[in-house]
Amino acid sequence: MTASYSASQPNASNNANTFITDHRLVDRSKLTQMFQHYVETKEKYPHAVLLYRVGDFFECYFEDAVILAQELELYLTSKPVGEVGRVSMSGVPHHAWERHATVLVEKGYAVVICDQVEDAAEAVGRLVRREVTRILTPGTLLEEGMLKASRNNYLAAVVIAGEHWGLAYADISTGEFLTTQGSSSEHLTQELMRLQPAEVLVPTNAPDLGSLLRPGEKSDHLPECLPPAFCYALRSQLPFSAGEARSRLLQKFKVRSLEGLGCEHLPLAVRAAGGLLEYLEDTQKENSIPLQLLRTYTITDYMIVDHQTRRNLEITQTVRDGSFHGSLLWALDRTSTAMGSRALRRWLLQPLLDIKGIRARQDTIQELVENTPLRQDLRQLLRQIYDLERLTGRAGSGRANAKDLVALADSVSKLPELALLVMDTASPFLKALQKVPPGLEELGQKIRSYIVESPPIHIKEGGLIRQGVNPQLDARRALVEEDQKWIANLEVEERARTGIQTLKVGFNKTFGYYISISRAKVDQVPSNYIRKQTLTNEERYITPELKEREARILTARDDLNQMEYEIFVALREEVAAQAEVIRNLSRAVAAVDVLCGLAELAVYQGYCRPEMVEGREIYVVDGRHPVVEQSLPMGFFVPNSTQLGGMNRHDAKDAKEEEEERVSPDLIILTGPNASGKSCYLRQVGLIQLMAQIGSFVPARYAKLSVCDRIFTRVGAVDDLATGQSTFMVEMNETANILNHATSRSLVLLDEIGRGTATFDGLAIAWAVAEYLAAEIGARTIFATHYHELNELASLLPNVANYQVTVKELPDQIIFLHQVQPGGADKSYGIEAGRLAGLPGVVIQRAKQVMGQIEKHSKIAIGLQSLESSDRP
Ligand SMILES: Nc1ncnc2c1ncn2[C@@H]1O[C@H](COP(=O)(O)OP(=O)(O)OP(=O)(O)O)[C@@H](O)[C@H]1O
Repeated sequence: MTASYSASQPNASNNANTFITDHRLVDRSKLTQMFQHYVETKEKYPHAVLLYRVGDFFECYFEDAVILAQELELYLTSKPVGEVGRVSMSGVPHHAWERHATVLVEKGYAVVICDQVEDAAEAVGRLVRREVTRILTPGTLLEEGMLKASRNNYLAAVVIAGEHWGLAYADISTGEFLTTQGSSSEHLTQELMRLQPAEVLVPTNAPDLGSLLRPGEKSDHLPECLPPAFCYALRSQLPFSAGEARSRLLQKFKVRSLEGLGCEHLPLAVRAAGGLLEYLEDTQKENSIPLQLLRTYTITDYMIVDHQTRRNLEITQTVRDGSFHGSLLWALDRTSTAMGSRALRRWLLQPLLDIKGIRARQDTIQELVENTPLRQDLRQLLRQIYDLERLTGRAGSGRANAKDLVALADSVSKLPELALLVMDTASPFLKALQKVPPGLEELGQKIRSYIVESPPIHIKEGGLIRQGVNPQLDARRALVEEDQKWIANLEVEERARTGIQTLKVGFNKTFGYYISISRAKVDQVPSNYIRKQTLTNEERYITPELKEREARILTARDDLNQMEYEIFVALREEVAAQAEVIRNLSRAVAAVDVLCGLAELAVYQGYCRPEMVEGREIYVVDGRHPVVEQSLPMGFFVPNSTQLGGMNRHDAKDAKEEEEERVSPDLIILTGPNASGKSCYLRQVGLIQLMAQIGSFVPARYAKLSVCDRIFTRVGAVDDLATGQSTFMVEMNETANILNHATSRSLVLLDEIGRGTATFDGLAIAWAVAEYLAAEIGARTIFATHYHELNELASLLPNVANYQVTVKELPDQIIFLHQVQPGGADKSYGIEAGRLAGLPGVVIQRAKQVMGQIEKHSKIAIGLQSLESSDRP
């Protein structure tokens, strides 16, 4: 039985009524020789799309042709393949394979490139030699055009054992390689969500090992805690076993124990890292990937920025349309290099918990804020540095071209200038740039002296290496030049010899050099001319001497190209040998770039250095929302202050011990009309805290902040259609997560709770949640709500206070002042808003009547108060 594509199908060829679309269904013995090789190759990579080079095209057959045609909207046609009939076929021009493969990989496919590895002309009477030269999977990309400059492309590997897990990840384009281990599946999910890996390796016993599950695709073999949003590669268990993984790591990093890498006693972390390495060996073929030394980290060393918070605080993209513009990263990114831009993203998603680390970054920003010439000179130089991390990665894996090496050399040549600039600086971040190993400078100079000013992209076609680099190369070139000169003179000489003034010497790809004579003059052609081609108006001739020179030029040119290629490859290997040194410096450059950018931002946006203190205080004077502020005209944003969790210590009057006196609440109930600015204020506090913990200055006149272990957010109501959960259930799940994980050192931002259910249920839940946060957990919390009844809590609990966003009421309009002030709003303006929106007068009138009745008879607050006192012993 053969599957077939009929001509009436949208992509099917008109001239092929049926063709085979499954390579497993053909009788191989009846295939042509090339197709036998194709099917053999395909069998080795059954789960990837195989792009097979045939002449000027990369072609796909059978099922891959259908995928290619559908995913790239290409024409699906067919090809006869010996006795079995026609098979489906689709293809792309060979020079455009990268562009097309990028689309496939972005869509979650693995792509295998099987290229011709010899000149078709050499394969006389036999099949051209073809080999798999590259396997592309979403997590193993290196090609410049396939990667986003401003973000890392992570390949991750997970090993799960009960509640415990190991996670390793690497960006093979930059060489980062890290591993960790943890014991709560929630943490694993959060860590994966932070990394947003392009591909995740999972060891399984699945029958279809090697297959790649595209985002959203389900498999019984995938552990439940893994978020469905990623690509998962199902791998065999063996390379993830403790023994195999360990010995692979020892071998790769040439160490005797894993102690130095920090993971000797973390078996799951080791297993994940070993499995990841094996995958790289498997997919990268002979090109070894220059990974940095494996680093072990602990997720609890950093603030967890969970998925909810990342989304609600719009850290890397906006909630509305997922765009970068309007996100916190957009507002903060003043970096000058791609490396810096990537580093800033990493910092934002991994804020620090360690005050010392935060202060070290702040010190550097301060130094750069205060020293304007230094900051400007640094930024000026940084702008001239290309993506050294990725350029080095391409050099190390043998994929850099001559342009890459020139860019690398240009960038390396800026490093000594950077070193000079930071000579007298105090910050360790800046000092890290002070020493550029002399070998690196020399390497940069060597590349510049070897490779021509603007080299071609192709490295096998010559034109790369300068004159004077290699005497043999120069001697060969001189010979070719002599022959070329002889040919160039030939036209003049032959015109003189034959007396034919219209005689021309030309060249074309089929015949090589020739002498062309117009038809009218053919009787004057000398006897040593041999006719080669007849055209309408001219005859074309060759001479034995011309052919001899031509043959010499062509062979010499091939030799020259080969020599240039070899010189280039040797140079590239020299770069690869310095990969670690270059990357260490690149990391330092990236960090300085981030800090310079943050300093620039601080200066131009008027940010202040927050004083980082022990304890639980959050004290911000005239804080601003960093993104909204930048989106409004200058001076339009109304600053607001915040005070939470502050305690004063002083000596007790009658005892030796210290007493603590509360100076600010733990929980703020924030009320105010719609659109007054509650959400904005809430987010502003979260963003200021987050910025402070990456070491940045903050948008405020003054700030004194303690470190938060985590920022929790519950903002807005979003239906989670993907999981089929209602608005209310999503809200309850998120709230439950907060109540179960928040501590007194957390910052909790709640924007409305309980709106998705009946008013009294909603109010009851909101009340109980606020009370639990204030009384039981003592988390610093801002709770924005339209339930004014919650203001009663302040009279019941000492650590709760009421704030409101004020408005000015005029006869026929409300003016939003956006000012947050102490006190609860006594009015919700909901009916007013309805009137302004154009609800009929009678409806408004009636609403006011109903409202009056409800207010008169409501006993909710009083009831809760008496319940409270009767409950307590
Ligand atoms: N401090 C401020 N200064 C200037 N404009 C502000 C300020 N705060 C908020 N705004 C503007 O007011 C608009 C409404 O703010 P926001 O969404 O925070 O209101 P809200 O009180 O949360 O409304 P709702 O209760 O309907 O959710 C925002 O789009 C913002 O542009």
